[in-house]
Amino acid sequence: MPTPANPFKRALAEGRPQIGLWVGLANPYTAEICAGAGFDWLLIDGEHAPNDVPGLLAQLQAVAPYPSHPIVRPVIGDTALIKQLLDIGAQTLLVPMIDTPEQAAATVAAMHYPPRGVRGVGAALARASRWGRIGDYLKTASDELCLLLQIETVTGLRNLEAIATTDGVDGIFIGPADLAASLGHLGAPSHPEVQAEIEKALAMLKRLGVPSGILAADETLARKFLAAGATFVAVGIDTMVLSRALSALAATYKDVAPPAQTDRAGY
Ligand SMILES: O=C(O)C(=O)C[C@H](O)[C@@H](O)CO
Repeated sequence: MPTPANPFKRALAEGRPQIGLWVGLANPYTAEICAGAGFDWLLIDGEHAPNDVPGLLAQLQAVAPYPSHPIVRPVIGDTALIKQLLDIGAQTLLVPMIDTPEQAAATVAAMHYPPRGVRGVGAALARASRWGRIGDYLKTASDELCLLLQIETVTGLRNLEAIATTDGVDGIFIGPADLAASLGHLGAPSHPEVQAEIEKALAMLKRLGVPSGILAADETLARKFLAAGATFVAVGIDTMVLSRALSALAATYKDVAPPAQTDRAGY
């Protein structure tokens, strides 16, 4: 049995746009519903959604039969947590709040076994190696791992080139909501200053040849970011789709307020 291929990593390397969905309902049942929708990737969120490692495992197992590639986001780029996520079989990680090239290098090290990195060896216990059934997992795992880092603060923007060109970084995700907050525009990712910084960052990443990604639940913005060179773009969030649709349905029959118009550039 070979190490599973990572089609998402190949698509990034080949510059093929990848349309994704943020998955935050934190259960395998709705994760599988999302996996059948036709997105190229699903972001299974362990930062803001109430997910723990067993819950993330169940969602990875639920979406495994579908073409949508699961990307797991840890709450932080902790070496031990990254080890656990790779061992349960995540092949692509999106690590939030990266501000410096030193953080980027440490996160790369957490992804790989020695001598390249510091990932602890426990393949016999790991779904990733299919509990030892993938005989050469220790040798081949790295080739199919994909590391995406989030730039979402003023400091991160300042260090963008150094972070993006760190060996072992496969892509950069711009976090519009946290970037807006860091720029002093909390809750307003559509603010012109935030949008200008996002556009500058996407332009730099395009010039560097580093795949970029972002989240935009607004179609006009999502298409603008794709046109600006973003490769992996999340175009919605399962929790928001559900909450807004249910509120709108209730408002159709009951005298209740329709869903609030939130800023759909990010959250
Ligand atoms: O800062 C951001 O924007 C992100 O990192 C995405 C957020 O976590 C959130 O928008 C997902 O709901």
